[in-house]
Amino acid sequence: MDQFYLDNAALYQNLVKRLKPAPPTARPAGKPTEVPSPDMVVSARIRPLLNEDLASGFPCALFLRANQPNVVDIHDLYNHPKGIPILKSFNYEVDRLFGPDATSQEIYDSQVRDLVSFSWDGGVGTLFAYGQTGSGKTTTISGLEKLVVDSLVDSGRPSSCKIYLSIIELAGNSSFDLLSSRKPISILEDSFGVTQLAGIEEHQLIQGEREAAENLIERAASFRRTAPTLKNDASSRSHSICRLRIQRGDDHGTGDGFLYLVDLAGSEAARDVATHGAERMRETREINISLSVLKDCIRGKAQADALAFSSGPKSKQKRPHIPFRQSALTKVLKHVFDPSASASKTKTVVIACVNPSLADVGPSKNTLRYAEMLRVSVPAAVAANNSSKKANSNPTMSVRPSSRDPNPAAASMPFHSRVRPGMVVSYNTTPSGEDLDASGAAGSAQFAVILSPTGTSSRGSTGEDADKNMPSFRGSGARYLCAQVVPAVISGAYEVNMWQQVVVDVRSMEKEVIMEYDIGTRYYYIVD
Ligand SMILES: Nc1ncnc2c1ncn2[C@@H]1O[C@H](COP(=O)(O)OP(=O)(O)OP(=O)(O)O)[C@@H](O)[C@H]1O
Repeated sequence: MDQFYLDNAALYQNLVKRLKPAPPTARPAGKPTEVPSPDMVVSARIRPLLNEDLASGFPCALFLRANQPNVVDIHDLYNHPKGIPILKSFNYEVDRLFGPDATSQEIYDSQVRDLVSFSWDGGVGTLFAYGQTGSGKTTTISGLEKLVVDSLVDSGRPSSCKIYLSIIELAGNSSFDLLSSRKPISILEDSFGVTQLAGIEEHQLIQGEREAAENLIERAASFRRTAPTLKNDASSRSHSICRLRIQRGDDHGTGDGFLYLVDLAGSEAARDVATHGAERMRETREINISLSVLKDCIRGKAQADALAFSSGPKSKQKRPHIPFRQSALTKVLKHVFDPSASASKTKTVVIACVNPSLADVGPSKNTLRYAEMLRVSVPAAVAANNSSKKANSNPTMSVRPSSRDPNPAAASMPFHSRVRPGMVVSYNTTPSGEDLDASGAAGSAQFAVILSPTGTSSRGSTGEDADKNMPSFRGSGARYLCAQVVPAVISGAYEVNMWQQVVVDVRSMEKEVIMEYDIGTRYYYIVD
């Protein structure tokens, strides 16, 4: 295909020159009462043609419109059966389009400045740069990271506000701390199914110390894992996640704000890795899967937010599924996607990066199509209502049904004195002391949901025979009939098996485990 484009480059340029200016495009508008979600902004940045692009002889294939600043035209060349190549034109619309002359400062002012203040107010702001290999994602994110840390350390906020920076790299299911010499920090689900980034270091940014903050960004960039590809010798085959946690001091009485700047791995086309082995193809497949899950999560989250703020009868509306547990990338971004992980509101900006060369016309179309798919419309009233709400005041956000005690005061009581039906507990199959089994082996932790007291204690006063056929624990104390909670087929998910019952001595119960029911997968998940 590359040779076809090169052979017909002059013809292509002539055909494009002869095109009449495109009439304004009537987009397939959603409902007239709907507007783009103010909390989900999709923009695109077209990088300039580089000297090497020009030297290779491929013309420019992307064109901005004078009359529609957010629409871009792509003209592609096709081999016609009659022998003369023909042009086919495509157009894409985003919320904000940045041309080849746009600077990082312009993008910061229009897309990122609001995210920073949103995070100062306790919200979770996220910026993703997405696009094919060599399209300018790293250039875009690294320019913005510097502007973000500069603005945070120059903010003149009181010293009670503390800012912490961490930057990780995610390659497949592994991750590395880019601020600790790329130290591996395994992403593991702990025994409660909660994603842990064990060992990650946070670096405090000090007010006024701009150079120190910028040095940290530089240090992380130098550790970024790279591998050569045809497209870009410094191609990123991994996602990098820069996280800023803003601790606003006790006097605010509200939670931390977060700002994530995510440089996504290049969405390479198969031809880019044609000369590479099976390992690189597997890597590419993994990247494409994680980007597809990310798309579903971004859309699902935007729709869930719109639903949470809409005034209609929520019970009749289908709650969107956010499959954030399906990839390591979205698991790490749990704060952003799990509606129950945080009471904070989220705002997301996506910058789709594109290379304007005709050589990349196929991947550019895919990138812009992906960008269009991320755009979510919400009822105009919801958008107006939403934008007037403060980041951290989200009392109407509906959460998934949870095993949490509805009485918040219960949390302050000792665990063993607040055991109640409906509580999920972890328990040890071998109670302490004399109850070790004959082999002396320690038991393993299991989960169960408490159904009711048995009416007996293990010292055995009444009705000891009633549960004689059930597995139970020896030793003294109250005992409860419980249903076992067992791992489901999806990693990190659990099912309650009502017919697999067990009698558990209260002394064998180790702690309360909070579980939520996910209507999308119909499984239970452990939350922090
Ligand atoms: N806005 C820009 N102005 C000038 N040069 C740019 C711009 N954006 C990107 N470039 C240049 O394009 C090349 C590719 O950019 P970059 O490394 O940022 O791409 P990428 O999408 O991050 O690639 P990969 O996925 O392989 O990491 C680099 O040489 C970079 O300097």
